[in-house]
Amino acid sequence: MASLQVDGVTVAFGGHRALDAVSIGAEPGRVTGLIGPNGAGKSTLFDVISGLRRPSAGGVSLGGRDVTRMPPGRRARHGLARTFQRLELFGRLSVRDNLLVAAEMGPERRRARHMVAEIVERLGLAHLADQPADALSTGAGRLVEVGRALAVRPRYLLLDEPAAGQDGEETERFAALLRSVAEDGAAVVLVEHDMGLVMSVCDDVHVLDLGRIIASGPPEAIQRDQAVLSAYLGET
Ligand SMILES: Nc1ncnc2c1ncn2[C@@H]1O[C@H](COP(=O)(O)OP(=O)(O)OP(=O)(O)O)[C@@H](O)[C@H]1O
Repeated sequence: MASLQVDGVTVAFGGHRALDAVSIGAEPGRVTGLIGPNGAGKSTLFDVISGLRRPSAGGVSLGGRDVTRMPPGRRARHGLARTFQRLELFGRLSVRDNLLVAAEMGPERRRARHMVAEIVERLGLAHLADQPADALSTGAGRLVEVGRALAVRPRYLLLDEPAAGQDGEETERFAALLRSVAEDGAAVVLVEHDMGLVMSVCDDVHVLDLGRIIASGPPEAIQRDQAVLSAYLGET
């Protein structure tokens, strides 16, 4: 099966293990949540999956192919796309042109304009399409980031806190969008602090705490898991 697999990944910053023998999987057609308190290691794990950071042990494979030593650009050509916690948009370009730049780097560059029109519609961004990215609210900016990731037709989609800054209505629309991206066949991995969104949209959830996976399973089981509740108690 064309899944994303992380096996025994360890990353240390000096003497501090940000990730300690972490293993998780994400399957096509499913939304997989990756949650954990602040500093648990979620973004570091995304950096390892996307090739921005080399683990000191363990590996990553995409569709059965070991990509641990592959640079980020080549992973992208294997169908991996990612959004970042901070916005990475071209501020002076319009929403449409931000999407176009991404679409023209993807596998369907000849259909780029058509695809951008589809994404604008799908994300409910038609009324903002000609606005410069600088003028957007944080929530709308994050939606455009997701749109840019979708423009390369990803098989594996990593989303780092995509719903931060969205209002209730935007988050609801976003949940439906995530489901539809998974239904189109992508393996979606979602890092998110909005537990309502995580629990309603994810098929599977992995919980990181202090660099270790402390629980994996369906949302209903995760919400009742004692180790998970204890990890979050310190935070809230
Ligand atoms: N470049 C770095 N140098 C040193 N320590 C780092 C570096 N990046 C992350 N860390 C540390 O690694 C640990 C994991 O950080 P990471 O950002 O992956 O957590 P996170 O779960 O994404 O947190 P948050 O939810 O706050 O974004 C933290 O203790 C952090 O301070």
